[in-house]
Parts: sequence; structure tokens; C-alpha cells
Amino acid sequence: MTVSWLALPVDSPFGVHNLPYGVFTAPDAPDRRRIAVAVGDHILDAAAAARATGLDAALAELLDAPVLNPLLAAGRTAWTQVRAALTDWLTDPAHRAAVEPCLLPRAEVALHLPFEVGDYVDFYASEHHATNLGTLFRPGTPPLTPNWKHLPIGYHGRSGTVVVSGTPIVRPHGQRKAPADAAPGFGPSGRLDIEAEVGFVVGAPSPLGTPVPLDGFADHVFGVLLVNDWSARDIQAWEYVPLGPFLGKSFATSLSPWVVPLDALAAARVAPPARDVDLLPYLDDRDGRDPWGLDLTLEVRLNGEVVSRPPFAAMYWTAAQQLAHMTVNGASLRAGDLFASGTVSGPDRGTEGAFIELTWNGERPVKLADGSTRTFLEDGDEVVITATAPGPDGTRIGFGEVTGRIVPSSGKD
Ligand SMILES: O=C(O)/C=C/C(=O)CC(=O)CC(=O)O
Ligand SMILES: [Ca+2]
Ligand SMILES: [Mg+2]
Repeated sequence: MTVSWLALPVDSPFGVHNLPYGVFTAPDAPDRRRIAVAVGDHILDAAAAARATGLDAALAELLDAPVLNPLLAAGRTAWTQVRAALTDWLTDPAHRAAVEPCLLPRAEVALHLPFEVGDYVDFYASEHHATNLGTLFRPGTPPLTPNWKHLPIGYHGRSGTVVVSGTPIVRPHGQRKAPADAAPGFGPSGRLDIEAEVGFVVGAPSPLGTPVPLDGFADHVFGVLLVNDWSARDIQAWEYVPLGPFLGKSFATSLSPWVVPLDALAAARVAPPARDVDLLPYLDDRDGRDPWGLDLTLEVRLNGEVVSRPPFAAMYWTAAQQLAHMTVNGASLRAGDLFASGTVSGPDRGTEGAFIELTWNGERPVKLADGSTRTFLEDGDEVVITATAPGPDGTRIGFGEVTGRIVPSSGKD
């Protein structure tokens, strides 16, 4: 097993098997964004370490940037070379004297959006979530639409409102109309919700007209992070027919600050659930293909209390199938494109990825330790989503957290 001269605990979520990338500023230079790599309770100033160790100039340049986009665009060979250098610096004691001065305590730095987000796509890949939402939004019809098991359903989101963890979430205003109301009203959402999701960051671009096949996934996808797709259920329920989510989800989407490289997740790969319909060849990941199910366990906390543990391994569609589907019409990819899995909900109580499911549309409030209850989010509430996955040799891969606190809206009704 690879060991760092930093003497990290074996179960550190940010051990040398992980090495996720982010963007930080230090207190003495609050305007100078730099690439960070998380290790233990520290961050490594990656460009400074590249200079100190004399890293190859072409690779060093990728690390000397205020966002991850140049590294993302560089592609799989460069990703592997940079990761090998980082591992070497942090494990070979010969590099300690050069690298140690480039470490800063993680608690002392501010973390920022790690990449400039290109297009943002959100999928709908949990059968349990889709069944729950279908039952609640479309009573009297089959919960899964006829296309659901034949293609990964998705929609295009609003990349300009993707924000980093910790950004306050302003309660959105909008039109709402309950079924019994005669006409729509306007005002702050009364049914503000979360969606606990896993996001995939595209690195290597693809040209217009050239689909990315299932086995092109690891050449194009750089890494994985956590997503909270904040959702205003009252705005959504009234506006979404027939074109799908719009203002009910476009007011803010939060990302965790650390992008875990795909290379750190080899031990987390699992087979997805059995498919019960035959898939078209471009989506068929059975029979010798190497599917991309991932065994992440998410944890959702409301005001410090765990309310749910959604299992990502239960997702019906994999990220490789989602990428193949979203490019099968010839749509191109750019470095910085982001696609999210869709709400991660498992089959059991306590594994739902949204409050609309956890509380069954508000009928079954969540009880908190202070005696209060919740159906949807109140002003001042803070939601924290974390996740871990198995790493090599019994280690753990941590994803950090994506947090957000609800602040009252200041708009007029
Ligand atoms: O079933 C619906 O009409 C709506 C579903 C969602 O709100 C979920 C969505 O945004 C996709 C996902 O996160 O799974
Ligand atoms: Ca979503
Ligand atoms: Mg060496």
C-alpha cells in the first residue's frame, strides 16, 4: 500500500489514494485563485509544488491556472502523468523538503468553484426516485413513463447558477398553483427541497457529429463530485408540463469543492442493477462490457442531523450510459461540461435523496432532535451532503461536502 511521508491515518478520506483537485485562495492573497490538491488536513498548492520539484513545463502549465479547465482539456494521458507526479511528491521522502513548504492547512484556505462550468445536464437515473416522483406528481398514471427503462431521461440546466458549496441559497420566488387553487399566485416557494446527486466533470472535448461510445467514458470524464440540485417543488409542479423543469430548479445548483479523479475510484466500481428490458446497442453495458456502477454512500444532514443515506450503487443508469446517450445525436462535449446523476434515492425508508420523498409530499414530517419537524426547508436551515466510497487496500475515498443554508428571499410578492 502506498504511504505518505505526511503520516496520514489509514482511514483518512483524503489519503494519497484520493488526491482530489480544487481551487483555493489563501488569506494573504484573496484574489489569487490557484489549483489545490487535498491531502489529509492540508491542501497542496499544486503550481508551487510543480515549480519546487521541476515538473515538466507542459504539465506544470496545466497546474498554474485559476481553474481546472486547462487540466480538464488536456486529456487522459496528461491526467495520468499529473496524478503520478502528485503521488510521487507526497510518498517519496526524497521530495519532502521541496514539497512540504507548498502545503497549507485546509482550514485556513477558502475554496472556490473548481472549474468554469460549460453545459450542465441533469439526469433522472434512480428508479426509486423516479417511481416516487411519478407517484406524487402524476397520480393515477404508471409512475415510470414508457421510455424510462429504454433511455436515461435528462434535461439541460442553467450552468450560470452553479455555485460552490457554502454559497447561501436565496429562497426563490415564482408562480405556484395547487390543484385546488382557481388561479396561480406569486411569492416565495413554500416547498423548497434538495436533490442529493453525484456529478461528473467532462475533461477531454469531443467534436460535433461524433458520439462518445460507452467505452469512451474514461477518456472524456475527468472526475466526480457532489451536487445539490435545489428544487422548488411548488414552482416545478405548476410549470413543468410539457417541457420539464425550468425555474423550479434553475435558481441555484451547489457543487462540492473537490473533484475526485476517476482514477481514484477503481475499487468503488460495481455492477449496476439488473436491466429488465433489452437495451439498444449504444446503451447496452452487459456481456463483457465494463459497466460504471459506483459504490458511493451519500449522507444528508439537516441542521447537523443525519436524515438520509442514499446509496449510489442502486442507480439504474450509469454515468457512462448517460454520456453515451447525451452525445449519441452528435452533440459535442467541452472541457468543464457537467452532468449530474439525478437524485440518488434507494429502495428503503431513510435512503431518499429529497425531502419530497422523505416526507412523502409533506404527509410524514421528519422529526429533529430539538423537537421540531420539517416537511420542506425553512429559512435558516442548513443542508450538508457528504459521501465516501471504498478505496484500494481497505482505504476510503472522501468527497468532502456540499453545503448550503437557506436565506429568506428579499423580492416582493
Ligand atoms: O418526475 C418529475 O416530474 C420530476 C422529477 C424531478 O424533479 C427530478 C429531477 O430533477 C431529476 C433528478 O434529479 O432525478
Ligand atoms: Ca435533479
Ligand atoms: Mg521520486
